[in-house]
Formats: sequence, structure tokens, C-alpha cells
Amino acid sequence: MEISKMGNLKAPGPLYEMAQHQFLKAAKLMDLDPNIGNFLLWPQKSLTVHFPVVMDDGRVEIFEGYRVQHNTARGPAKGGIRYHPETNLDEVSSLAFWMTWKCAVVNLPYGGGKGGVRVDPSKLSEKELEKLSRRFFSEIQMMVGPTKDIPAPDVNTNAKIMAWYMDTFSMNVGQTTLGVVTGKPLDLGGSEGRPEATGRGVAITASEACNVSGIDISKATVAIQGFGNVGSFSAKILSEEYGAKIVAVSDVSGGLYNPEGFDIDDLIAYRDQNGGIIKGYPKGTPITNEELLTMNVDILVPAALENAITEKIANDVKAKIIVEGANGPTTEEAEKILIEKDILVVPDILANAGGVTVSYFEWVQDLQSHFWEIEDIRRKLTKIMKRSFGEVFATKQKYNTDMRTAAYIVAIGRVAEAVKKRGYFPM
Ligand SMILES: NC(=O)C1=CN([C@@H]2O[C@H](COP(=O)(O)OP(=O)(O)OC[C@H]3O[C@@H](n4cnc5c(N)ncnc54)[C@H](O)[C@@H]3O)[C@@H](O)[C@H]2O)C=CC1
Ligand SMILES: O=C(O)CCC(=O)C(=O)O
Repeated sequence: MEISKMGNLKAPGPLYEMAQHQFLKAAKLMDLDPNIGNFLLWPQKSLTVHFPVVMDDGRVEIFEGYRVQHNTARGPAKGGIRYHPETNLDEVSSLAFWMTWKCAVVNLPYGGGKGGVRVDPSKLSEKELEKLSRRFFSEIQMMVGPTKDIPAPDVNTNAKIMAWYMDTFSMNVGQTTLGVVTGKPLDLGGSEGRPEATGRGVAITASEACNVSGIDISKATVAIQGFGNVGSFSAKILSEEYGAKIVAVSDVSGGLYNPEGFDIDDLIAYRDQNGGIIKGYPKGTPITNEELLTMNVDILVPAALENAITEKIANDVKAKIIVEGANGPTTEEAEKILIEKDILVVPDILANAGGVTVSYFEWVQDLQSHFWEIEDIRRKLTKIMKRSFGEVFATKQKYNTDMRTAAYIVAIGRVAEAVKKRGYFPM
């Protein structure tokens, strides 16, 4: 029997199908047991909710939201919640699928989950945002819990929203439950180092990728797409701690180029005073997102949304290394071109795993009510990211394949072992 998209099961959309193709490539190479492969291709649980929010002008608006658990063989589901006007079940299911592999690549005792609400939060008042967040969390309460499924921030969500989620869950169950979400404020069960964690993981894996490619990171040039949590912390840590020069940055408002390298603290301060966008920053030449992605730099970090590097862009990519800060930034067609061009791609499920790793530290601290110092967090995170990069790179060499497929092989091996040992298929 072959692993296939069996019978009348249907992927929730094209993004999920692309993710399944990534999985199938690795499953074939590692000769995965087809029963396990067929099981792992599908999300275990998906919930779609519609819920009302009374807006400031008295109108009642109905919102659609999702929580998907792809697989929980290795532990509770883990993964962020995104607010975006275009999010949908296909996107959230794909993100949940990737979370399973991400947690397994870095060997955390978690499965994969993800959530989302179709909303443009920039159009909501603070009061509307809070009402929407609290109601959504109550609607998905049946899925979540500190030993079941632990959400966290993602695109357009943050520590403030995590605090509302935690409070809502706690009110509903009648006791303060810090461990139900991560990425919370520091004085409310949050962890040192969580805001910077994804960017730090990107910087660590970029440095490891430079090492295996013979590039001196302290002389490297970098272009970063997306200047939110992941993009800005990647930029800050790569420039301040690794000496790399960030010559191009962008966000939803467009991009900027500065061959001398940006002062990242100054750019972050400008963004924070300018409604969260970098447009109009005076110390750079305006460029488009397409120009940024095809810039002649050593390292390219896509840190915005999916499908940024298309076939057309891939043909023109000049970077030697791509470190995927975002989830799913490279399309299937683009991936083939990047492999042919021998560009080293550090895949999302490895490159951006620093965030969920420190979320795991936060959860452990919450459960123990004992909090660690930033030095401990950074040391443990660095160790995990370097070890994971090494395991994936060794697997790439062993199977003579690309880094993404190698990361899947490492991750699938771990999840398959859990499925077997739990006896999911009693004979
Ligand atoms: N926050 C986290 O800890 C983690 C986030 N990720 C992934 O990293 C990516 C970015 O997430 P965050 O930084 O948390 O989100 P964010 O909401 O803090 O920032 C997103 C950034 O992307 C920009 N952006 C949005 N649409 C764009 C477009 N069409 N072109 C260019 N830029 C655009 C926004 O302007 C903003 O600068 C997402 O793929 C997310 O799933 C992955 C792992 C962990
Ligand atoms: O911090 C977490 O638990 C999950 C972060 C996330 O959603 C991701 O890695 O894509």
C-alpha cells in the first residue's frame, strides 16, 4: 500500500495540499509505514465558530474563527492564533500541520495546533478587540487547556491578547490557569525572552547556515521581509549580536534599502511611533517587496506571510541562504527552483522554532510557578536550536536531500515512533 490522499478525504485547500506534498516527499524517502503516513496526513480535530460582537456603534457583527489540532501523539497541541482578514480553514489547518513537525524537529513534548479569526484588527477599537478576543476564546474553550491545547501569539496577536485569553479561560473554569496560553505579559506568567525568541532562533539558525556554507556572518548582508515580531527581532539580533548588516527591510506598507545598514533600534522606534509600519522612515530608499526578495544579499529572511517566494521571484533570488522566519513563505514551484539553484533554505519548521521553544519554557515555568532568568532561557534556546540544526543538516547529508525534506524526516520519525508506541492501530 502507498501513502496517498486516500478515498474521499479532501484537503481543506491548496495550501494544505502543498504542505501534504512536503510531507509525502519525506515519507517516501524514509520509507514510512503507509498506515502511519495516511494517518499523519490529516488534522485530527478542526473547529469553525461563528460568534457575535457588539461593535462600538451598537451594530452586532458576526466573526468566523478556527482552532485546528493536527496531531497530539507526542503531547498537547501547541500553536498560535492569528487575526487576519484573509485567514481561513485552509491556512489555519496548514499552520497546525506545520506546528506538529516544528515541535517534533526541536523535540518538544507537543503536538501541533493553530487558530485564527477572520478580522482586520487595525479596524477595531481597543474595546472591540477585547470583546472579540474574549468571546472567541470562550467559543474554542472546549478545545484548549493547559494539558490539551495551548495557544500563543501569531500574526496580529500579542501579549495583551494572550492575557485576555488567559483571564477568560480562568473565569470560565473558576481558577487562574496561567498555563493555558503562552506569550503572556511578563508579570502575568509570561517568560523572559519570549518576545525575542522567534527572531533569536532565526539568527541562530542563520549563523549555523553560514557556518556550513563558509560565509562569515559578521560580514554578511541581510534582507528581511516583514518587520513585526519575527522580522524586527531577527534584524536586531543578527545585527547587534552577529554583526550582520541589515540592508533591506519591508512590511505591508513597502520596503526600504540602505547599503550602509539600518540602525535597527531607531527603525523599531520609528515603527512604534508610526502606527506599526515603516513607511516614510527617512534613512532609506523606498523599494518594493519584490525588489527586497530578489536583492543581492547573502541572507534573505522572509518573515511576513505564506507564498511570498513564488516561482517568478525564485528565478530571480540572489541570496545564498534563505532562513524562513515566516511559516510557509515558499511555494512548491519556487522550492524546486531554489533547490536547482543550490540555495540553502533553512525551512520554517526549523528556522522559526525558537518561538515555540520558549513558549514551552513559559509553560513549564507556569506549571511549576518558578521562573527562570533570561540568561538561562537564551542558553537553553541556543542549545536546542544548534542541536536541531545539526540533526537536520546531518539528515540532509545522509539522504542527499534538501533541508526541508531533512527536517520532515527528523520530525516524522519522532511522531511515527509516538504513534507506534501508543498503539494507535491495535491489530
Ligand atoms: N510570533 C511568533 O512567535 C512566530 C511567528 N511565526 C510566523 O512569522 C510570520 C510573521 O509573524 P509575526 O512577526 O508574529 O507577525 P506580526 O503581526 O508581528 O508581523 C507581521 C509583519 O508582516 C508584515 N506583512 C504583512 N503582510 C505583508 C505583505 N503582504 N508583504 C510584506 N509584509 C507584510 C506586517 O506589516 C508586519 O510587519 C508569520 O508567518 C508567523 O506565522 C512563526 C513562528 C513564531
Ligand atoms: O509559541 C507558540 O506556541 C507557537 C508559535 C507559532 O504559532 C508558530 O511557531 O508558528
